Amino acid sequence: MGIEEQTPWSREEFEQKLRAKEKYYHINHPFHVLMNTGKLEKKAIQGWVANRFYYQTSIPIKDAAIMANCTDRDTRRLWVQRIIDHDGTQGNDGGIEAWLQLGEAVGLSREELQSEQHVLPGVRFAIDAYVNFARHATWQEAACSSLTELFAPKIHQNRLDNWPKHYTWIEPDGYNYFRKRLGEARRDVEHGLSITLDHFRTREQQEHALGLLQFKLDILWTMLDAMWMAYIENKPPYHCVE
Ligand SMILES: O=C(O)c1cc(C(=O)O)c2c(n1)C(=O)C(=O)c1cc(C(=O)O)[nH]c1-2
Repeated sequence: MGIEEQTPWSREEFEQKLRAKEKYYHINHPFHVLMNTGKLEKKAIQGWVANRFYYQTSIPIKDAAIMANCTDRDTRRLWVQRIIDHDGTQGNDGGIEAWLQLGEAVGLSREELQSEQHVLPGVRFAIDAYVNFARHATWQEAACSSLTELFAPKIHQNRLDNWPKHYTWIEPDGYNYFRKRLGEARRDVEHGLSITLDHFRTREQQEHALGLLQFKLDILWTMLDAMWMAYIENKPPYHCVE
């Protein structure tokens, strides 16, 4: 029987299938496991923070691309909050500023992060793939791909619980970003999930949605693969070139 003829999953089953993708989340990547168990050198933590800054600055561009493709005013009214969360607004500095403070807390200047000098090509390509995908996909597809955030509150909480114990050299006011995201990610996911469950109705569409979520998981995993090579294996690009 072709996939298009199969019975659609119920809303609950479909949500369960999406949630079952958690095992592929980057919380399980060996780089992340080392990071969370206090086994990374300062240089590797700094590398992660500097590379992730490119993700932080790309997310609002990605969300603006989704907004640009979105014909539904009610969705845009909610989605615009994501851009504000990162870029900030009057009286609220936003996530990018909080990430710059995380950079300072690990010993990297703002200029160093903003210069993108530490961003590895593999990390850049992975993140650019996400932004480009959002430019060309439908807004519902792009919303679905953001659902890795289903698994994000746990990863942020783990950092809040474990980093201060393991990395006493990190200034505690660097942790505001992670604290901020706990609530924001939960709210984002509620919205992204309702779009996804409403929009992908046939079994074929539901399978397609699982593929979109996997694509985003691949992006996050691939970023850490590049960081593993650079900061664990000490083999950044061209390391063998004289
Ligand atoms: O630190 C993390 O592990 C992590 C993961 C993710 C994610 O799962 O995509 C996001 C974030 N953080 C995050 O801070 C964030 O603002 C964010 C936005 C999005 C998205 O796809 O729209 N993912 C994530």
